[in-house]
Amino acid sequence: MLLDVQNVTKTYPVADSTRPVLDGACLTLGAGETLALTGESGSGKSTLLHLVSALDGFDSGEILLDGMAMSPLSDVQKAALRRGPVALVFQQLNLIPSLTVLQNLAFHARLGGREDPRQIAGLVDRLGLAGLENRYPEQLSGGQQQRVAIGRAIALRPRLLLADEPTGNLDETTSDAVLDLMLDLVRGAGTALFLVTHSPRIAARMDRHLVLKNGRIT
Ligand SMILES: Nc1ncnc2c1ncn2[C@@H]1O[C@H](COP(=O)(O)OP(=O)(O)OP(=O)(O)O)[C@@H](O)[C@H]1O
Repeated sequence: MLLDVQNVTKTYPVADSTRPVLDGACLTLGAGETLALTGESGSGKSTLLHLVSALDGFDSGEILLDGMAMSPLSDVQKAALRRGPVALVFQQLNLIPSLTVLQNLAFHARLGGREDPRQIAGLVDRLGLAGLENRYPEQLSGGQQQRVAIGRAIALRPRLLLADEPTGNLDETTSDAVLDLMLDLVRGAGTALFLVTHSPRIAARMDRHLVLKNGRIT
């Protein structure tokens, strides 16, 4: 099992609410599998992705990645996780404005010591970014920026790609094209995909579809 979320509870420290956002959430994801998580706005989907990417801690339960428990990891180990086995694509793309397309694609992989210029050249082609390598993010369309963000994550050669509404700000046609590409890349690389979406259409494209409700996953 690549990812094993066991009975995870998470409450944010807010004065007027003690109801946990996650209240015994469980899910498993196998290597190379694709999974969609849907649920009402505010149900805790992004929270769960943040916990799985070790960007935030949980109150009880455990999250295992390849059998390794995440809660005992130090901050340094958690950061290393996000430069290696786990990669993220969020709606806020966080491309680096002062770096070109090519530099953005290589940046995280280089930090993680996993930069491979041949792989990056291949990604530029697969992502339809040929000819745009030396542009800066502000000189790209939304769909092109999204493809750079996906390429940057794939360049890490992660075992698990976490995506939070990765096509949320794109029109339907562009969104479909970007999703096709992402599925193609993860399936080709044997990478598992855990995708949060509001779109039943997108959820139906994944191997499995789970729903988060009242802090639990069904
Ligand atoms: N840092 C925080 N501090 C306090 N409360 C928070 C924090 N982050 C999220 N919440 C609350 O936790 C709940 C779950 O938020 P989350 O963003 O995980 O939901 P979501 O299902 O991803 O929603 P959406 O579909 O609207 O993006 C919401 O009620 C939100 O207000």
